[in-house]
Amino acid sequence: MVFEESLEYVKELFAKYIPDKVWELLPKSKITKALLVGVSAGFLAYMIFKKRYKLPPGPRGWPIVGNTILFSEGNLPKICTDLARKYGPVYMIYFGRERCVILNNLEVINEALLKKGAQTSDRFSGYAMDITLHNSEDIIFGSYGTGWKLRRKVAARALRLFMVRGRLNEKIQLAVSMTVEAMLKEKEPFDPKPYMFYTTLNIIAGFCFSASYEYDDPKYLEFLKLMNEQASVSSKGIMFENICSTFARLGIYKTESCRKFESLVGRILVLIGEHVEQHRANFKSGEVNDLIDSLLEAEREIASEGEENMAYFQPIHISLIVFDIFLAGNETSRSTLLWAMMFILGVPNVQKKIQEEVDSVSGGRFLTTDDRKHLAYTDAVLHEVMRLGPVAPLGVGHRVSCDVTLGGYDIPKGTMMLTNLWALHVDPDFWPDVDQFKPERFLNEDGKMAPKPDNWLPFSAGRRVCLGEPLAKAELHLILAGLFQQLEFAPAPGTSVDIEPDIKGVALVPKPFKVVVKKRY
Ligand code: HEM
Repeated sequence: MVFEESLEYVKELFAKYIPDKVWELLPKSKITKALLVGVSAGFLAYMIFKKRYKLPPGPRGWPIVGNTILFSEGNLPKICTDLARKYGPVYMIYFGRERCVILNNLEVINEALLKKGAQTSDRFSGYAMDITLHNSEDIIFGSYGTGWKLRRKVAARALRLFMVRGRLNEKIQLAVSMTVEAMLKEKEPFDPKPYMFYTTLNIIAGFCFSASYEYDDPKYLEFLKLMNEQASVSSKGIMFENICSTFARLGIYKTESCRKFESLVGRILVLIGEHVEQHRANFKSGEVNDLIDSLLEAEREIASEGEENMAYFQPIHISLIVFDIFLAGNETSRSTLLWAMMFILGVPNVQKKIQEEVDSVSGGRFLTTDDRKHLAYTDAVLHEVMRLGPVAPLGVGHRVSCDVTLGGYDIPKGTMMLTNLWALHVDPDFWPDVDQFKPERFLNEDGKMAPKPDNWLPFSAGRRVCLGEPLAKAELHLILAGLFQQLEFAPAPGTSVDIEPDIKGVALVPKPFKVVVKKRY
């Protein structure tokens, strides 16, 4: 009786959609009838009432792998930019089952990062980061929430202190002097790449844990090896486990890249953990010499405020924050310096102009960050290097935390979001002579730095903007000014430096080149 009444009710509800004749076809058995009606009604209700998304267009994907093959080799930012020509500035692709929206012009990147930052600032972390970084509870890969906010605030405070209390100048001067000394020992043409890392390592290790290394120090050599291997793993493209983690989580299969990544990150964390323990053993409140001291001080403050925030700031988080700053601070800066070296030696007169400017300001003394405003040409060179030499051309993957519209399309909750910053930097409608290296484009008529062009966004923007932007700009500027103040660089005799980048895996890198140096005075 109850079933008959229910059936009548369902018939009435769907009368608009299902003609009477269809109901006559139902089997006689009550159980089969009930099952059939239940399942069909459920399906129909789903189809009628389900949320309809107006998803962005995009290339057709393959079953299981989606569009991953499209991105497995070649110049990733260029592939993304080419796709934007076909599908428009907002399009959707699939890495396996992972849905990803790619944003390709200033309007929509600003809409996402600035106007709708509250909805778009979560992170895409992935299996490899989750497994190595304590469920991605660091800053870079951390979910957008209370823990991330607290850790970012504490690290930002330490960075500010490092910059304003003058230690930055001291560390950069020391690092540049050590690099100059080591380079001058080279008797043959040499690859400048390891020296770029040597310089940034001595600054970032100085900031993180007050360490500095000689050029033949086994610790420096170990960090160099780890960083090179890490860069090589990252350049291989999208890690399988980050788009399909089932096999890895079940312990059935892991790719070579994933295993290598885990062991590299594990080793760097062990080295950092040793520094944290040494600092903890000698820590005196009020005596803050570096990032670890600053984090230990913050740990005490947070504990003294009560239990509320302590879960977000455990001892492991100290190591993870130091890991982030150490990795992001070295990898990005050393790569930018190598691009800079390539452009400065590959484009006529750039080195000469830097040296003339530096000589006119310094009079032979050590430069400091206060000199930056008087070294506008050098600053413009750095800006042009960062325009063309992409360190994070697609930013770092975000994830939208709730349904949001971008560029007029619906982006469902959970979608990964990439910002094609490189597309802004090579937009021919914005930059005249877009492919040419022209630092002057950043200067005004008086030869001073002009306001930042809207389409120049190497550090991204909004709530997840690069935490190290102020440090990176000041540090890289002073390193370049300091190196070219003291040394004359030239390509190895009989060679020239090719400024056409190389494609290594999916990363864009300078082609290998060798240099010779001599002391200027
Ligand atoms: C040339 C130098 C650098 C470039 C081009 C660069 C670029 C970027 C970009 C594009 C992001 C992602 C922003 C987003 O998600 O929208 C980022 C994040 C980050 N960067 Fe940098 N970076 C540089 C140097 C540094 C340095 C020197 C440090 C540290 C001292 C640093 C620390 C970080 C951190 C901690 C994040 C994560 C921020 C968050 O998720 O809240 N970066 N960087």
